[in-house]
Amino acid sequence: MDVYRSRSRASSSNDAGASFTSSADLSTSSLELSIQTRIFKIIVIGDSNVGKTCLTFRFTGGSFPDNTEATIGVDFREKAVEIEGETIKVQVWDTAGQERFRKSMVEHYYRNVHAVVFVYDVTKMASFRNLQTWIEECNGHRVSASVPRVLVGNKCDLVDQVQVSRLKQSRQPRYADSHNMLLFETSAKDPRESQNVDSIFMSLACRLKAQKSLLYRDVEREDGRVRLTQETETKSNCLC
Ligand SMILES: Nc1nc2c(ncn2[C@@H]2O[C@H](COP(=O)(O)OP(=O)(O)OP(=O)(O)O)[C@@H](O)[C@H]2O)c(=O)[nH]1
Ligand SMILES: [Mg+2]
Repeated sequence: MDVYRSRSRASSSNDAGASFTSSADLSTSSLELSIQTRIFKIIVIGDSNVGKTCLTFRFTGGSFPDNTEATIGVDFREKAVEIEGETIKVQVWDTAGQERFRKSMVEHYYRNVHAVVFVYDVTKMASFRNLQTWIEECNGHRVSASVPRVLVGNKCDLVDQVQVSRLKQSRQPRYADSHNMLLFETSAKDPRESQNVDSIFMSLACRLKAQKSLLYRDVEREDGRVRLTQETETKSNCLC
């Protein structure tokens, strides 16, 4: 079933994600649109090199980046999605896995977060074991138990190198269950998996949309290292 239909549009956004022309041109309708758009902040957490940047790039940009470097601080990507007639901005925080590139930013990652994506690399057992540390860090920052969390095993295209057994074969479904998380296994690289990558973020957006209590608020900018790199729009028939 074709659940997600994507279309890109040229972004004339500023860093805060709102479209501006000159102040004289700013119509009432664009102001209303900007005020009414809900923004869901989703952070992507996990060891360095597990593919957090590639996954967020795949979701927001629809492709696999040719080259990536270790993320410093955070990269900030955004995608507008339409769920049951409402346009929602999914603001993805692609965090740094390396301690030296993240330590000054950790407080900002968790502040007002709406959902958390924990990523491991299916070809690196250590990255699966380290999930416990990432979950403890998250819990240590007073992230409410009501904030949805999902687990993502990435790099499933490297079938000959898998160290963390695939779904239904081993303990990670139980691990996900025990932490009350959905588990996704996917590949940021394999284009055939792109709908699965979308599902990670869309399932969270659907759950968040259902939480009527979320406040409308503007894009959060923490400091100069936070930057908007993408804005596309996806239409969806939400199945959640
Ligand atoms: N084969 C394969 N390689 C991947 C996949 N996702 C990412 N990679 C590769 O893994 C390496 C690390 O990817 P990144 O997305 O930069 O990793 P990261 O988790 O953002 O790393 P930090 O920014 O240091 O935390 C890169 O060489 C990617 O090309 C995937 O699904 N399959
Ligand atoms: Mg990165």
